[in-house]
Amino acid sequence: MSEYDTVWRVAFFCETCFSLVCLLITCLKWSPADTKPFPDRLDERVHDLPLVDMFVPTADPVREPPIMVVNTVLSLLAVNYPANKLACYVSDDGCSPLTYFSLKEASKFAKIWVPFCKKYNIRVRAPFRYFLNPISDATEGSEFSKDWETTKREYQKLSRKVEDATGDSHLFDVEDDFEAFSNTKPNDHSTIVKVVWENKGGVGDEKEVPHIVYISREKRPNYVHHHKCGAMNFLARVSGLMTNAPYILNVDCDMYANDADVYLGRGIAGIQGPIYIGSGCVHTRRVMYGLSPDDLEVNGSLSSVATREFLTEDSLARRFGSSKEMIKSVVDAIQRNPNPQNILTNSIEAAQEVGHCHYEHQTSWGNTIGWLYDSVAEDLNTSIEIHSRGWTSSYISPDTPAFLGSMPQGLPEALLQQRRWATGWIEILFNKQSPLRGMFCKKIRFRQRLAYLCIITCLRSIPELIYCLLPAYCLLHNSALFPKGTYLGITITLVGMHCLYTLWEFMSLGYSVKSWLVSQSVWRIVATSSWLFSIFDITLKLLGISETVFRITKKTVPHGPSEGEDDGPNSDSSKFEFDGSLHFLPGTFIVLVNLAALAVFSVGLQRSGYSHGGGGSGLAEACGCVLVMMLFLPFLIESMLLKDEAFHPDLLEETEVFSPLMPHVLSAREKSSRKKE
Ligand SMILES: O=c1ccn([C@@H]2O[C@H](COP(=O)(O)OP(=O)(O)O[C@H]3O[C@H](CO)[C@@H](O)[C@H](O)[C@H]3O)[C@@H](O)[C@H]2O)c(=O)[nH]1
Ligand SMILES: [Mn+2]
Repeated sequence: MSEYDTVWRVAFFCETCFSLVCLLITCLKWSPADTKPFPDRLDERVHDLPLVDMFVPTADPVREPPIMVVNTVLSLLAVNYPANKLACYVSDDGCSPLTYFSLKEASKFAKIWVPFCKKYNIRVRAPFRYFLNPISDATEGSEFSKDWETTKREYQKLSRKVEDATGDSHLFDVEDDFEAFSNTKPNDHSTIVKVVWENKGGVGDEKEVPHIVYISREKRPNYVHHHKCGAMNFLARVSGLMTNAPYILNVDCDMYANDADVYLGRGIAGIQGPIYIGSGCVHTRRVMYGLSPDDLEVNGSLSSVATREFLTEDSLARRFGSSKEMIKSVVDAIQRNPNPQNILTNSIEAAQEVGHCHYEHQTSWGNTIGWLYDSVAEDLNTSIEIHSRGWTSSYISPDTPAFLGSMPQGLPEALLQQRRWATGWIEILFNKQSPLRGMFCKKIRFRQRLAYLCIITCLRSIPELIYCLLPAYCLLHNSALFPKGTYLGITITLVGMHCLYTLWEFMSLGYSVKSWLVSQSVWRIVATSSWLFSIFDITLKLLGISETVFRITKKTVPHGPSEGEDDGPNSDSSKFEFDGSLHFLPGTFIVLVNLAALAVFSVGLQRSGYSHGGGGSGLAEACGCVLVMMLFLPFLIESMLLKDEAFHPDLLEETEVFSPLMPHVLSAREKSSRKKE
């Protein structure tokens, strides 16, 4: 087989992979549905509004600053919804007294914040976001401006208290309330359940603040705790014991409710995309408890067959664990029994019981009920299971986004997040929910299944990597990658049309040409690093060498208006930051190889007399190399020009193996070591 054949076969393999992905994505985009809410119709039935339990998970007071968690909670407490129908549960996997302290302080501030928001119909109800903008001059001297000043001052006090407490952990030693936290470690402690604020219906401001509950499940070094997924299941159990709302809303601690009418306007049908992706979603408790549409009569009550199957004591204990109180709450939820007005503190003992790390042992939690455990991307995993049971979901995308949040800051964090997602997706591809298995069975529709199959996108990393190196390989081996003459013209036209189409798609969403260019770069970088490393992670898992882990992304709270802009179409998404992580290794390798190939080509050192059927390499292959270099431009700039110290010298140590390719890389290294001195 000649070199020419090999190159073309490899290219054909890559093209086949890309075509498959393109086909799947086309299927996903084919007939988009548009759901319209009619909030005015809901207003008349305000007394029928159901209870909603809101879950906010947090895991690490350093990577997730408590003031951010507090803002998430405050934004949820202040939405336009009857306060006595809401309960906010904060799960703290970090078992941090600081988080608990912040929540207690926030509950005091909530008594000012919630009435203020409702009185003046404030749109954005996360205080950090609201106070980024100055008050307008027109309102000077008015009652509103006085209230605004007072509320802002109180919020600043709250921020300062949280900040001071961050630096001074002794603060907590003096109060009895913090005793539960003494001698605890994030991965070694008993269950802690604290009712921070209970809405007893009182009068005035007190009536307006929904319940706030702090929980932290038991952790022991030898028990797997299943990260966010385990936290969600614990949240489901504790809220079941306390308020047992038929609807559950999950908002991660790095997001906030951006629209005051988030429930009244849009929530009831479920703010759930066709595929459930993490935060900002409403679920029904009965669905999370494993019911399928077949178990229900037309009026929504449980069928007699399902009653026999579900509601025997034996079956309940096997599925939901041994707690009697828990079983009672499950029966109530499944039968839609009205909730008696519970006193929350009465359920603390039962809540502690369901937080034991062995509570789920040999039950169905994480297996067929609740959030499912066999993938670090628990959202997508659980989503497939729900759709497979025959449920449908709806996606509501209002003009004012219902929830906003922060993206990981900087490329290293973003790459880490992409790697975790991709690892989770590959896990799904091979677990029992896999969309590959039983393509036509279960209750999931064919196109829905195809949509889920998009998770194979991350396997594209291998053909992407090959394609980034192929033009350089051809240049170095003097073999042709592209056809010549008319066929080259056709190839260029097709590629050009595809580029124009994606550019049009981008611009029609309000993004600029520059962000289109940046996105082309970013996705090549993500594919050749995060996705590639995720394949590596899975291989290690399959070989039994290591387990996949949930690395929490580091969050930052914006402090100034410019930083505070939401990650919308106009934000500056063109900044790249580098550090010494291994994630930058493939990109740097690609750049160096392409640079070497171009250098060899330009000085005419290619292997001569090596041209086969398709002829030798030429300008087209060189242009291919230039294109790859342009896509990896940030790597080129960072590695060649050593723009600033942000490019960690460690990375150069790691790239040393490739240095012989490039004499001037060596000189760059010398420069860097001189800088170090
Ligand atoms: O052991 C853990 C780890 C994480 N979390 C919480 O999980 C949420 C998501 O973690 P984050 O680091 O922000 O990850 P993201 O990649 O931003 O999360 C997205 O991707 C996850 C799947 O990988 C989904 O679970 C999330 O809902 C979705 O927003 C945060 O509130 C964390 O506090 C825990 O409660 N316990
Ligand atoms: Mn997040």
